[in-house]
Amino acid sequence: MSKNLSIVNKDLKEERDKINFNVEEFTNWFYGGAEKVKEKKYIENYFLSDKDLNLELDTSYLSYKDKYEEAVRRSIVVYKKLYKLHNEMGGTHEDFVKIMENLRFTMGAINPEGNPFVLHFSMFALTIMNMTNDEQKAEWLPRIFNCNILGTYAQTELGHGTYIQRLETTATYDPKTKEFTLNSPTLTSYKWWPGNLGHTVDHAIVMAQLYSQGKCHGIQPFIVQLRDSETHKPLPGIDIGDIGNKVGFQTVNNGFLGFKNVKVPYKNMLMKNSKLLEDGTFIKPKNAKLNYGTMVIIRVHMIIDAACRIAKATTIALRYSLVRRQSPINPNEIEPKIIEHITQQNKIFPGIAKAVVFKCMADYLTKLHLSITQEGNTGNLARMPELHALSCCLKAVCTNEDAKTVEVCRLSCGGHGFLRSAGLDDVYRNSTAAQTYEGENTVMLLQAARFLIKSFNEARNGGSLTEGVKYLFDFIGRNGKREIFDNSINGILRAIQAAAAGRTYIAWKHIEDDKRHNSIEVATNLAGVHLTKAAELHGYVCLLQVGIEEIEKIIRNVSPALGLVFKNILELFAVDLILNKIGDVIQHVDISNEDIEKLEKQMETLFKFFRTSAIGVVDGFDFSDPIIDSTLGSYDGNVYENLINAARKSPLNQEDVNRTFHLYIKPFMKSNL
Ligand SMILES: CCCCC/C=C\C/C=C\C/C=C\C/C=C\C/C=C\CCCCC(=O)SCCNC(=O)CCNC(=O)[C@H](O)C(C)(C)COP(=O)(O)OP(=O)(O)OC[C@H]1O[C@@H](n2cnc3c(N)ncnc32)[C@H](O)[C@@H]1OP(=O)(O)O
Ligand SMILES: Cc1cc2nc3c(=O)[nH]c(=O)nc-3n(C[C@H](O)[C@H](O)[C@H](O)COP(=O)(O)OP(=O)(O)OC[C@H]3O[C@@H](n4cnc5c(N)ncnc54)[C@H](O)[C@@H]3O)c2cc1C
Repeated sequence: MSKNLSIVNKDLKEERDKINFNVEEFTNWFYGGAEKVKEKKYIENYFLSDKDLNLELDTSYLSYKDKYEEAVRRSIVVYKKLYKLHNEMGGTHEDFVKIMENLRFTMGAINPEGNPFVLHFSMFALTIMNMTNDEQKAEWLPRIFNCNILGTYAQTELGHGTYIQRLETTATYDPKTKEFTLNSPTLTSYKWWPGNLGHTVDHAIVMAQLYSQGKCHGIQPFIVQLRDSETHKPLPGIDIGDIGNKVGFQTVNNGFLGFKNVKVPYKNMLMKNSKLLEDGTFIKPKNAKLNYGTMVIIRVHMIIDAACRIAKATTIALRYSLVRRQSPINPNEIEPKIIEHITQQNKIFPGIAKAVVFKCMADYLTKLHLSITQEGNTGNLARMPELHALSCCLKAVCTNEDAKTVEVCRLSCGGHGFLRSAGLDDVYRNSTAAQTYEGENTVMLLQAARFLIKSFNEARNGGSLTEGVKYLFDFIGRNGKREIFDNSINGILRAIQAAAAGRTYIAWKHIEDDKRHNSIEVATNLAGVHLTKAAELHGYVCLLQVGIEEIEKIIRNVSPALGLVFKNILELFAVDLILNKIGDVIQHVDISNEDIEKLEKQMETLFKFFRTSAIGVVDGFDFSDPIIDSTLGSYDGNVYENLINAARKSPLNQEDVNRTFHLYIKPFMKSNL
């Protein structure tokens, strides 16, 4: 299924013949074992081979409305099959999650501009699973799993997305009728952005300010029916629609929503955390931020999404660079594969390393999330702020890197990279959307910086620190002296840690100085640029630290040949990182010009080694052709045939003379102006 049967381009074949490790072994690592790879291939094939999907149709040429309708049609084909497969597999919740996880990229191939049901199967279901009491679970979960109701997560408003404490939608409780009345008191209180809201779903989790006994108790989640179950008409008092064309996500059906005196029964406030007694007495949760839980889960999931988008983009860029020839390096020689230009290697190889390290981080963070959630279920919420800070930080750093890397991959494909058929535009649009949704990245970095500054104060006062920020002790212990650089992988980690701690110190000092004339909040705002830089560097520390730990474990468990590839990848990631952050490093580390030159040389040596492994690694990401969906990145490397075939499918090429010639062009040409 994953390889097509056409003859492979000879340059690409020659590259594959030189691979000196077992590609399948790498694939097994990337997907968590041979059994999981088998499952992934089975699920992919199960869905993509369905003729009813009509994947031959290139939806990019359709109108906005037709795109949406086709996306709904295809999704229903998929979800019907999903339930059939789920029953065949045994019907457990784990089976369901397994299919959903494998469907993630398959769904991208089926609906390249987004899935009009994604919020139902993610934020809506997860919120009901995690924020309800037992009675509510019993009432809603079966209807959600059976898709008898379809829902979304409606939090953001026209006026507020980041500062959710100031959302304006109100839910006012009346103990006499045991109902809430939902209202949108201003234009800016209209819900705006929720995915699938416009015309797809009939229910939503609505985040609204709870008013009871004359007091506001902050934002709380409510499950609200929006449309009639039979006619799908908006219910009385509901003003709802699609927000219109966007940079991407065209078929996600993001919507707007206003309420005018909409009645919601008492039992529809989600009551796992905060509680409202029937008489209207409000009972605070153990931690008010528990209501932000769904966002934390999705931020954790977004790291693997970033890794996979980078993996996909680098697969396209590398395969293309191994068949495209241009510009002789020695004037009298034949034109080389463009990958021979070292600048091309510099564009693509570090990206491949990032995909691998981000995957290590995603695995680490998923385990951490599970363990902190289990602690939370026993009432121990102590590590929630740590998880919040880490997920914010890595969501921001990984999606920023993702968008940058995907764009570099596009540029590395020259003019052809700008074609939609190259397959990089949807990846880029999804990457850049991820920089904004689930918390705008600057804001996410500032949340992480808050944790860093707290930890820095803790360290200065001799308190205890969580594992991931213990490097702040080293900085304080050096008492103003610089870290001495040594050119080993751990030396690079210490240098980045010193840069992160140093920048945290600068931000901290900035705040302390400004506090003398300003409030702490104003002082913190003035230090904002330093704070975001500190958080970003901290994100890189986490990535490198986890990368080192995980890759050392991997090396112990794989064949020596693959172990060498992993070692090479880790070093590539580390050296690329320190060279990119050299300005920050110089400020806090005793590093000489010779050290920097050595690092630059080391990068060239690493490229040389990686030159033969790179194709094996991207093949090992194991994106099948329908999922890659790229004229430049298909397994066979027949890029020129693919390009001309794709161009011939342009709607304009279905007739040799377009009617505009007779209507406008010819009269214009004959008019003599
Ligand atoms: C049918 C069956 C299905 C089964 C499903 C099974 C499987 C599916 C699984 C997974 C699906 C996976 C993937 C799906 C992928 C993608 C989904 C596709 C599209 C997604 C669409 C995107 C949706 C959205 O965008 S939703 C809207 C998101 N909005 C935001 O992110 C808003 C950002 N703002 C905030 O988060 C907050 O405002 C804030 C910035 C955190 C600030 O909050 P505030 O209350 O103002 O706090 P304040 O600044 O006063 O104080 C900070 C203080 O609070 C602590 N804090 C904050 N948050 C938390 C937290 N979450 N936990 C713990 N502590 C928290 C913080 O530490 C500070 O503490 P301190 O004061 O410094 O001590
Ligand atoms: C594709 C997409 C899908 C989405 N899906 C959903 C969904 O399903 N459900 C939902 O509820 N929402 C959804 N959203 C909304 C999304 O979560 C918000 O847009 C996001 O949280 C940013 O909020 P905002 O739009 O209010 O930006 P703003 O906060 O207005 O940001 C504007 C600028 O101000 C800066 N800024 C704001 N506050 C601060 C601060 N405290 N410090 C420093 N700078 C600051 C930001 O950095 C940014 O540069 C989606 C958005 C997109 C783009």
